[in-house]
Amino acid sequence: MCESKQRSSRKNLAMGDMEMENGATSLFEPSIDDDDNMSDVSDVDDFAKNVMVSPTEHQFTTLHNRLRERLLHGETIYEIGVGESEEPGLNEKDMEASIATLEAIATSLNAQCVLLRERTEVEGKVKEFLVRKEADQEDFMEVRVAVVGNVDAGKSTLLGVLTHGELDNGRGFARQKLFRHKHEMESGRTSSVGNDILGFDTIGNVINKPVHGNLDWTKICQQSSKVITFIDLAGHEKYLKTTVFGMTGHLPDFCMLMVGANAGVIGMTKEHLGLALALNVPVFVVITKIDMCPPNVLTETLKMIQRVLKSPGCRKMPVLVQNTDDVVCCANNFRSERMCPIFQVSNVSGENLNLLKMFMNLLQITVCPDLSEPAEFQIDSTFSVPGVGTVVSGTALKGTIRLNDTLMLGPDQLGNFIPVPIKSIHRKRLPVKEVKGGQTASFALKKIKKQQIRKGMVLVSPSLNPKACWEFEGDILVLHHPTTISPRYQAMVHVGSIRQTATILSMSQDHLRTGDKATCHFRFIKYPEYMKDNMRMVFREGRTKAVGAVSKIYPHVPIEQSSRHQRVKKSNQDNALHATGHHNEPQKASKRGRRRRGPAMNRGDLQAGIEQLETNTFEVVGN
Ligand SMILES: Nc1nc2c(ncn2[C@@H]2O[C@H](COP(=O)(O)OP(=O)(O)OP(=O)(O)O)[C@@H](O)[C@H]2O)c(=O)[nH]1
Repeated sequence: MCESKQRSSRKNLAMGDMEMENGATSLFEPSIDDDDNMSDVSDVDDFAKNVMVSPTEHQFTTLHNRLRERLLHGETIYEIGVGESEEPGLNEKDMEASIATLEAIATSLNAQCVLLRERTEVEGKVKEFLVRKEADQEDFMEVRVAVVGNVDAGKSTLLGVLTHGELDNGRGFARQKLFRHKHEMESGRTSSVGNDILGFDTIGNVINKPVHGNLDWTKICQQSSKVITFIDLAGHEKYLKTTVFGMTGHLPDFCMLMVGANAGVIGMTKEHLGLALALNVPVFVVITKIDMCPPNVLTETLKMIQRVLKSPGCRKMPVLVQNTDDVVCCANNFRSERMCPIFQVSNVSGENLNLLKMFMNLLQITVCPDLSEPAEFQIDSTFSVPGVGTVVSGTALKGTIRLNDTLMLGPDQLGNFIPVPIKSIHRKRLPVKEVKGGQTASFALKKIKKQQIRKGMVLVSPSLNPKACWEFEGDILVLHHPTTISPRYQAMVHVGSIRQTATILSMSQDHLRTGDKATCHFRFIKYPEYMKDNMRMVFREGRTKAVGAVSKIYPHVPIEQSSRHQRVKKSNQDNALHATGHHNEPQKASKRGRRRRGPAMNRGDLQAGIEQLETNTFEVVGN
């Protein structure tokens, strides 16, 4: 075969094989800059299965570059003993030499290799390794897993068992360590969004070691290369609002849907599954209580889960995880989002918990935010810490935020943003100097009162010149509504950590029923928010549910920023717009009161213009 042909066939093959049969990636996968590399390495067969047996200097460099690229996000899994257009498998000696090469490359990249599984093929062995970078004391990979499922499915218990390393007694022993409120202790029900962490070192050992029943988060983070954050959510319907907030505002990478073996798919199980699907969060299922469930009931539960997962609404591919081979295969293919691994565990006997832990260790985040973009951080909680001041926690969506950076905090009730310096940064209680996109963190803020901040506010780079919005358009699908939805309908909008009631001003159809799709024009009722196009949204009220994405933002221009002349002019323009239902200014009851009393109307100046504007807004919205 001529050289160029060989090159292109190799490339095509490699591209096609990217998702290999068992899902693992290998060093033979083409790197992003393969086009550039091709010319350098065309003289050597660096796609052969035995290239790592005794690589030339050139091949070693190529392999090194490829591995470095794959370790950009901290870890990778790939196979040794597989090449292009060759029977897989290496003899023992070649395998040993290849492993030595891999280890040498990994060491030079400050990473370690762990054998995950091996299989015997016609020509010998094929082995799969986890290669993970050593994290320094202040850094670790972070994966967020939302834990959902019906009441009593065993969510808090499983987290207690995983994070504290002690089995449950079947009567609520393990969950006691996780409850945050007295009423939760008493009722045994989770009511808030909880966070628990499970740390793994470079070779996949669990780091968590409770001292007198307590975990030292700082130590765990310092010693871990990878930290799983569990977002423990409430199973009871009355806390659904909080659970939806946990799923949208805490940006989970994965969703662990828990089902009690003896109870089956009941209560909120389908609701939570639907939420995860609507938000595009890959789901895996954990069936608990297999120790106390008769085999025929367990079989029924499994059948029911598989039926739900395969249904047209879900279109998932259920896979029962029964051994470590299944774990590696599922972890590799989980990024496809179609596969749904199912674990069957007991928190009391500990059965199969090792498989679940191994799966957690191998979970890899799929979307890695661009760190070179201007920083954006969404706030999901606020605290007042004695001696520190106001602390906000949330998730960095993009960019990198460093200590002493000044970010814009907002929007406030009027849609304004104010500059705020970052006094200190904590990641899982560990003081750090920076936080990157995709990571959660807490910031201590200077000269800001807790009352000035609410969930849904953001901290963003000044270069973004952030704008709030009162109004936006969303493309939605109504999952359930008992009758019909018409303009003026109000419900709670969840977008990221934003949670506020909004009114539908207009929509692309006259009425919406269950199953209908439409583009709706929304308006928040209390204050403007910071939003971006394409953010996933949930729109719900009682049993009414709609899901979709933000498709258009109407930026709000704070009145203080305009000149007097511009303000009067704008109010006139907007008044005209109001006649067509398009408007974008704040509504305030107090102003309406003044308008009703009348004197301002006679001023005929700026204030009157603004009040006129706001009154009209109010009338159009129909509140
Ligand atoms: N026998 C047995 N009991 C379990 C198992 N897992 C949990 N339990 C028990 O089931 C009960 C409910 O467990 P929880 O962890 O509180 O359930 P939950 O899903 O967190 O419930 P909410 O917080 O209300 O949503 C507790 O009494 C646990 O001890 C298990 O694997 N086997």
